[in-house]
Amino acid sequence: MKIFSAAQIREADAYTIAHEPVSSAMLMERAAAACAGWLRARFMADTPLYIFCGKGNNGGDGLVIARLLLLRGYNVEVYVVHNSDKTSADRAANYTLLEKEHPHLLHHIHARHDFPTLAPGALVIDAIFGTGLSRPVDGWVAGILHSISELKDRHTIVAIDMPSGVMADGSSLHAPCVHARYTLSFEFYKLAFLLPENAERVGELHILPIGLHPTYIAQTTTPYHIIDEQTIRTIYQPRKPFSHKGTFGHALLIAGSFGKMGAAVLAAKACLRAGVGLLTLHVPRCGYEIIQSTVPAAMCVAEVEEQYSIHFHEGLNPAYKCIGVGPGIGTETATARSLERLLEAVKAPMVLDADALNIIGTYPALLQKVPKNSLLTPHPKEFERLFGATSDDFERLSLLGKKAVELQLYILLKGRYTAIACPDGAVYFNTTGNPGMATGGSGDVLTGILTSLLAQGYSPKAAIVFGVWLHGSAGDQAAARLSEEALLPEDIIDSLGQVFIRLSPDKRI
Ligand SMILES: NC(=O)C1=CN([C@@H]2O[C@H](COP(=O)(O)OP(=O)(O)OC[C@H]3O[C@@H](n4cnc5c(N)ncnc54)[C@H](OP(=O)(O)O)[C@@H]3O)[C@@H](O)[C@H]2O)[C@@H](O)CC1
Ligand SMILES: Nc1ncnc2c1ncn2[C@@H]1O[C@H](COP(=O)(O)OP(=O)(O)O)[C@@H](O)[C@H]1O
Ligand SMILES: [K+]
Repeated sequence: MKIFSAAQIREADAYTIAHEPVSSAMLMERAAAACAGWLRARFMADTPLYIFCGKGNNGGDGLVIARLLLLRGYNVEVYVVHNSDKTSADRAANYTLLEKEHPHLLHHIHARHDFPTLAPGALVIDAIFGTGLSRPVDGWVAGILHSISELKDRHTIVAIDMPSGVMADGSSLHAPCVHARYTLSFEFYKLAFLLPENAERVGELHILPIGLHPTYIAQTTTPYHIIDEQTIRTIYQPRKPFSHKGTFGHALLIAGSFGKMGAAVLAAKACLRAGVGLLTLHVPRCGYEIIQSTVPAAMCVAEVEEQYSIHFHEGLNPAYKCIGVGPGIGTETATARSLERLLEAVKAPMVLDADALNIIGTYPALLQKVPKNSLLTPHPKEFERLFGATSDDFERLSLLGKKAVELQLYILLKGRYTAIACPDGAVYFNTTGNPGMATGGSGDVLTGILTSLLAQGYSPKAAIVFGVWLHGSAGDQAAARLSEEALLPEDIIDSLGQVFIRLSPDKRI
């Protein structure tokens, strides 16, 4: 699914009007009808409803929502926020319509002191600004956005298309914005919704289809995409009946150290459950019995060194199709030296995570030695150690994309919506996963999955897109069974099977 900029959304709008028997007024009616339907399904008609409308088309949506809900007997008051002397034609037409039928329900805000006192338990609709916001809001209008946000603990705030004040394609980190409980957005995710800095403003996001033209959507390019299950179904390769363990590759995982062998166990189990043919683990001496007894399907190479692995660059088996390195290996100088030798020796794409990334953060020259098309999986702190601090999430996203292209690596940035930047400039956002996965060890599971998929012959792009989606989907399956609170990384691994079964319905028993 593509993520479009505000300018592209305007084009999609215009294209739909030009190529379908639909006027801009009808499109506004459709958008508002989708919102009114959503609201009617959740809120009773006697809920006191306050709709705040701006002077552009977002305000027009608000006016149409008011008209549609009044028809259904809702208890509506409309407040027009006079942010501008200008107005859009469709908004003006809908204002006239409402004024004719319900003049007593229309109120006007020209200054902050015009803000009303709300009835208890009210529902507040924010239709002041949408994708047309061109600059941060200031003056008394900023005060109105602030007054709405102040209501959020006592009232339900629903934003139409965007929480007012949030810009679709740029940072509004320090700008006044509405903090909504729900955002009902039309047709597309906006980039701003996917970045942590807007989490508290967007609240629970619902994307409502309004039938924008499929040809425009298909023809228009954008670097930003949402990973959807339809795409995953085109990537997933079911096993063929005559396949054998050699078909699914031999992976090497370099993981664990004294006190952190759990990271190696989690990565290894995930690698096996994601379908690898053969797995070898390279661990320090202290990990030998642990691996042999907890992951019997894996082979184990143990070092003479008791606590840390420092010789993993030596005697590499040419049969390894993919090497994953990092979970729990520590950042000892000798480990860092071995990592450098490993990066010099390996030519195929690898998976680098956790301490492997922290070592590279300390010795940045190592970045140039990482084999092209490798997968790097930092969380935000590791990302900062690798590439430096940024002042907002848009700047960090742009740095992520720039580094992926410059270094010809796949780099992801973990989070609620993990972003995957590719060497060709594309960026994919994953929407699966849940806060139950915010437990140490979930990242080790991801490393195991990615190493497994690369070893099985998935291309680096397919492996990282599929792997991140799979990891989050397994987390969602596990949370449905166990709750988010009780979810452990092991449960993500145990749920991988259910996700594979979902992808191959013919294999259901
Ligand atoms: N295809 C779709 O998805 C469909 C989209 N639709 C809807 O259209 C919306 C986009 O409408 P839009 O383009 O009229 O812009 P909108 O968000 O109302 O803002 C414009 C207003 O904001 C003002 N303004 C701007 N910056 C400001 C500031 N910093 N501080 C103060 N004022 C500022 C600007 O004033 P001006 O700059 O002109 O003085 C003007 O008054 C979209 O979000 C969706 O809700 C549906 O109706 C149909 C299908
Ligand atoms: N709130 C959340 N929503 C979705 N996914 C999450 C959430 N919190 C964590 N995750 C996922 O869990 C994983 C945590 O990885 P990481 O921080 O590296 O953990 P660790 O290094 O402790 O194993 C990431 O893949 C991340 O995307
Ligand atoms: K809005």
